[in-house]
Amino acid sequence: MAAPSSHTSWADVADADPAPAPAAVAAAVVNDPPRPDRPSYVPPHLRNRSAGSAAAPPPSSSSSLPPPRAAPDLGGRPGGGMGRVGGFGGGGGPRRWDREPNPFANDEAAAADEPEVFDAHQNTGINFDAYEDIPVETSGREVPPPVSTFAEIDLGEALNENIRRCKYVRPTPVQRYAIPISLAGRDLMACAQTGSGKTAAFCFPIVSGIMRGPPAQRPQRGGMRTAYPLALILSPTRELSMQIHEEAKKFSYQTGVRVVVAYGGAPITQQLRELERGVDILVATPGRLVDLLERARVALQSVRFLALDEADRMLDMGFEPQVRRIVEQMDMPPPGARQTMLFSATFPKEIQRMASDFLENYIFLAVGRVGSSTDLIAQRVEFVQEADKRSHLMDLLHAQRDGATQGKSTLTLVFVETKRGADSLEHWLCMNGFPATSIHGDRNQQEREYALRSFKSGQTPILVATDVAARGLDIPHVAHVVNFDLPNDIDDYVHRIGRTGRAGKSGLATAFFNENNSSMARSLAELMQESNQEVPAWLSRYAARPSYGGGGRNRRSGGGSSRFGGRDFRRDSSSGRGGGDYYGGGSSGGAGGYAGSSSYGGGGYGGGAGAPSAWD
Ligand SMILES: Nc1ncnc2c1ncn2[C@@H]1O[C@H](COP(=O)(O)OP(=O)(O)OP(=O)(O)O)[C@@H](O)[C@H]1O
Repeated sequence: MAAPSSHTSWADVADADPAPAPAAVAAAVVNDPPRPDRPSYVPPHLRNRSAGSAAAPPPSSSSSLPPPRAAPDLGGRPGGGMGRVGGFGGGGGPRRWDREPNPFANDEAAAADEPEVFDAHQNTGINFDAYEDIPVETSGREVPPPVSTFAEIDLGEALNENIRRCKYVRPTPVQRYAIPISLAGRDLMACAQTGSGKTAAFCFPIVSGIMRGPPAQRPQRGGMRTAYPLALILSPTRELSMQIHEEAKKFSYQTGVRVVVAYGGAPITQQLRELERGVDILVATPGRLVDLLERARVALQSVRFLALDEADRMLDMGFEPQVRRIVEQMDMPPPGARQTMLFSATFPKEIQRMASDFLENYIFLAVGRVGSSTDLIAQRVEFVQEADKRSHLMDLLHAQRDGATQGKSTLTLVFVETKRGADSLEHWLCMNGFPATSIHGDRNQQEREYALRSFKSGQTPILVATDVAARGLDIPHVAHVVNFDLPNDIDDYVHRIGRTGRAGKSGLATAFFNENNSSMARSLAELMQESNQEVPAWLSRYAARPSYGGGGRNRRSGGGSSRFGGRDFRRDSSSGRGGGDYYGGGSSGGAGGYAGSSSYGGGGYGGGAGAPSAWD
């Protein structure tokens, strides 16, 4: 599909400020003529003060939650929250967030359109009851207790208002545990199912912490053009960074906390302009951030919160050097002086060990067995020879089309191994009457963004993707994920199928399996069994063959049932080196039950810098 040429990125469009009100322009002409569109930066601790207030809030301690600031009167706006009266860029003028584009506007428009576009039988409603029985395991010293409702957590009125705008009625399990842990100032390594609300779990404490935190200390010696974010959120792909940015903007709406995104493939000048206007939370991909650090346009010495989304991916061979550089070799405060949160749906033990360098006295949180996470997703595996894959896919798509409610779309995400394979399958589908688009690392950023938009809107209801779309993307109405080519790693399979069945909704995942995937047989059969899925007899036979039992990159290999996406490696008595399986063991409590040996760490972990990777 051709990309439109009208804009460079969604972020550009979403961030475009509306024209300032005439009165504001007039004031700007008198007081600060040269830059009407660049208000001077006011740090968060000053934004919430009323004009007459001089006292800074008390600094937060690392172990206790500081009291919330009193919400000032915001001119009768109910639930006005943490905003301050006037004072932005000069007393009495409009507050910066009076001009803030409403980040919920698109949601409302989409919701209004939805019944027309999408099949109402697919993915309807949020069903968090599906998560009620999910086992949770925490380890570490003095774990703060979980909460059951948002009301029990004191996040501040402005953020609470945004939670209501998001229509989040109650916290998901990972949020119930992770938010109190983070608000208590503790470092956290959290492993929870795909689609279970991890983004909010790390964003809420960050937004709240910035709103309540001590005055920002932003040194000026780096130059006026250097940005000093208070929080850094790193994620592995451009699209995921954009998505986190969009979410974080919603959570920060009218709090005065400013969120900026920086990712590769998009013009850096626009991102620099945004940074110059001030940043509290910077969402970034590692490559672009290193670039900004080298240009001294960003400095990390004021960072109080560091979050790594898809943390296991961020610390694998592909990203680890860049992430270490950012976290350990620049000017970021060390563990203990900052708060660090690592999140993923999967957390191999080897990666946990590496990640522990970034953390101090941390709590490990595992929410949900892998099985639980995927119970919502009906998994099918079909034996399909390479040569038959296209016709088989065609049969599936025809059946899906026939089954769909009249005139309504469902979205289908098809994963393939290579970029060339993605292009070729997209072309073939289009030629055969199935509107498709594709996303992979060889498409330019405009094309990637256009493809994703076109898919989300249902205009091209089939998206052919490499693993670049496997993690984190939250696309409503994905009813079916097809693993046209299976990945070589069961964790990648977990992330891929997690693009459907999100937020307690149901989904379907179909995998094409043949001899080429035999090394996945055992881990796939085990995962399906744990997820209460029917394992075909032929797959069980493959899995039983000794030579197919978890070679390659199947990091989950080994015995045991009721697995989490990861278990605290510190609980493993043999955690020193080598040792037992990373997962295994019971679904709660005890540290026993580690069996088998892991094959992870033997080299060849997907996505390495020099590997023929489908990633960016
Ligand atoms: N408390 C809540 N109530 C209702 N919906 C929620 C809640 N928390 C999050 N959601 C919604 O659930 C969906 C999934 O959330 P999110 O993308 O954060 O999942 P995730 O755990 O990060 O998934 P992944 O592992 O794939 O990255 C989003 O659409 C989000 O808006």
